[in-house]
Amino acid sequence: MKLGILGATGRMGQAVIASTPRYNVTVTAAVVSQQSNRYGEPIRANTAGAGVRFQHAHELQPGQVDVLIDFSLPQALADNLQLAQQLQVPIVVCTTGLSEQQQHLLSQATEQVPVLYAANTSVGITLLRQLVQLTAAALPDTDIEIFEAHHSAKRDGPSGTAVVLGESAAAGRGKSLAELSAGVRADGVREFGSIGFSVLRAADIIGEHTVMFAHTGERIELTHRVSNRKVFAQGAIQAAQWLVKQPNGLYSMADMLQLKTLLKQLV
Ligand SMILES: NC(=O)C1=CN([C@@H]2O[C@H](COP(=O)(O)OP(=O)(O)OC[C@H]3O[C@@H](n4cnc5c(N)ncnc54)[C@H](OP(=O)(O)O)[C@@H]3O)[C@@H](O)[C@H]2O)C=CC1
Ligand SMILES: O=C(O)C1=N[C@H](C(=O)O)C[C@H](O)C1
Repeated sequence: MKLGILGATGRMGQAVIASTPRYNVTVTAAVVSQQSNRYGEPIRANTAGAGVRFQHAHELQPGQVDVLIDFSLPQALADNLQLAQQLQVPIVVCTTGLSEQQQHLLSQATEQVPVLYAANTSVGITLLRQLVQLTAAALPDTDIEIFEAHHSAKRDGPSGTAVVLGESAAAGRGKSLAELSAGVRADGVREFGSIGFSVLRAADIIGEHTVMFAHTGERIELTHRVSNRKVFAQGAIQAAQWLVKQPNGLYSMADMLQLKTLLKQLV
């Protein structure tokens, strides 16, 4: 499979390039922004695709890639979706902090190409979302609080993962997150039934999320911690391998892992 990476010089772009030898995947395009100072440099850690250099999106040729993975930034989303449509290839979008307008662009693009959107490409978070929904439904009187911690260079908050965990918790209560979210409480006051968020940024923390369900006298905490970015990179590559076989439409990691089918068999 010929893979194109958008945001190729970034923390995640580099992790994806480093992870490809484990799969039957060759990086044939490594895209950088117009402002990038890495343009024209050879990419490293891609044995099969030796000779590939960082290039600009408009230089990509038809047939150069079978699929794109986007680990750039939300401000590049419109251009990246346009590129996928122009090349007629599927795209796995992994950026977080998307505006409503950007989410609308994602839906529009699914009419032309297959799109998989994942705020978190780890298998663990995909499973955790199901557990959170189940726990929120099973314990309707508990207070729900979501905590996340990331590295100091992260630009958005609460993280995309914290937001989707909040959506799963709200779904368990039969509501939308917009109805239940208290956001990051500035006044510290809790309203019964609301879902609050706490954000920590420090040093090189890769990604930690805890959803707390609290009753007076007891609490459950569901936690996921990532200590290596290859967890996200491998999930994104597996998603790309799956997406190239799908028709146009909007997909999630849960679709890729067939998690709902699996859970129905278990519960
Ligand atoms: N879904 C998931 O599992 C995960 C998602 N993420 C998300 O992925 C995104 C990237 O994270 P991370 O790798 O840490 O971030 P980085 O800042 O390390 O990398 C982003 C890269 O995007 C490139 N870029 C910046 N502006 C543009 C632009 N306008 N057009 C194209 N490229 C641009 C930059 O490189 P250059 O200018 O050289 O091109 C930069 O290196 C974030 O939104 C993050 O939240 C992160 C981890 C896991
Ligand atoms: O920016 C990051 O680093 C991460 N971003 C994603 C998010 O916002 O949820 C996923 C992961 O936690 C790392």
